[in-house]
Amino acid sequence: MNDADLTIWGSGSWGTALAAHLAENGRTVCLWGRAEAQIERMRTTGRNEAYLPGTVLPDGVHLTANVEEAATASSMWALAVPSHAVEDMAQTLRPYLAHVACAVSLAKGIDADTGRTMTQVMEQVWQPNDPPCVALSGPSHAEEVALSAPTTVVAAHPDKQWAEAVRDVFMTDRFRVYTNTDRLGVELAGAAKNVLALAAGICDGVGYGDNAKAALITRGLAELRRLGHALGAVPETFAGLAGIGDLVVTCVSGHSRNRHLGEQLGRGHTLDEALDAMHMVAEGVYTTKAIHRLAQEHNVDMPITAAVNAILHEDADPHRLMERLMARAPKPEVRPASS
Ligand SMILES: NC(=O)C1=CN([C@@H]2O[C@H](COP(=O)(O)OP(=O)(O)OC[C@H]3O[C@@H](n4cnc5c(N)ncnc54)[C@H](O)[C@@H]3O)[C@@H](O)[C@H]2O)C=CC1
Ligand SMILES: O=C(CO)COP(=O)(O)O
Repeated sequence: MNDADLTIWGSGSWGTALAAHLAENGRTVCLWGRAEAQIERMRTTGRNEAYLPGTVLPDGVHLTANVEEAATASSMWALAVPSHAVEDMAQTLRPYLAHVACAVSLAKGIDADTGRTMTQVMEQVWQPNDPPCVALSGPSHAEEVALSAPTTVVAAHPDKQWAEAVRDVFMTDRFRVYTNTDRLGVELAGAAKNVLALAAGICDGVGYGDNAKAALITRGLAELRRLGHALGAVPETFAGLAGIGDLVVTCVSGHSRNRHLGEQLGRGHTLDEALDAMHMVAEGVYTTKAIHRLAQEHNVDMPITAAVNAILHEDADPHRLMERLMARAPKPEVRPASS
């Protein structure tokens, strides 16, 4: 096969949901997974029971575990592996870069060691070939996209023609794609909302209630805007789909793995226990440290992120941290983004 509209790298819940939805809407999609046995099971059953139970894969989804076959299947690649696997995946794809006209980052995370966004990671590995790397993000739980429930996202690249090229491949009657030239803001927002979703889950697990959750979402957005300002993102991006949109859905949804993991921590389970009970990725666990470090390096006040970091990595007690957050010095609600 070499005439697919799109190759999706990663056959977890997000890669599978997008492949199924797009194929249902007339696209031909090559879906690559690293485990031959899992791909074979998907071929036989027509489903991905491990990551997206119940969804039937339409005929337009071509399944493969062969890298060369997937790389040459189309000229648009979308990386749907977790953020900690993006650098390795990009390395694996280097020999095939002549085939790609445009790449899409679907992962929502920040590189834990370097603080780079996922498109920065891809661009660094792929230079000097430099295929344009577009970020696609927004409130989009795989389980709902697979059911073709109405969903809106944003495709972001500094050159709007590449954001539009991605929009044109991904947009359907039920999957609406906006464009934005602030790729950095879109990626920061997509990553940081996972940290705040952990906080929302902890809040649920402890039983603090809806007022506290609304406060976490609102003040979480404020600290995300401050980080974005320090790093050069556009403030309006955080009021958009990748910002408040994804923050709301991830903090309240029963589908969110990050919120769920936070809830387990709030109920008193250790991080290891909570992770052992999940087979899907909860990006916030890796991203919290990276965002906390970025905040320190750029002197940005991010008290909620700092509290989540302390719960995850310093075994801090959520009650004590909540008391500390509430007892901080009084402040005006609206401050200049730089303070
Ligand atoms: N599930 C969702 O609703 C959405 C997820 N995302 C993002 O998409 C990314 C992927 O998430 P999911 O598909 O949900 O995760 P998942 O946990 O459901 O699946 C991850 C997939 O990546 C594969 N994988 C793991 N390490 C790999 C490696 N080193 N090389 C190749 N493949 C590897 C796994 O085998 C699995 O197929 C994450 O960054 C997530 O934040 C974005 C939007 C929605
Ligand atoms: O990004 C998502 C929804 O937009 C998925 O969130 P979780 O990874 O927390 O399930």
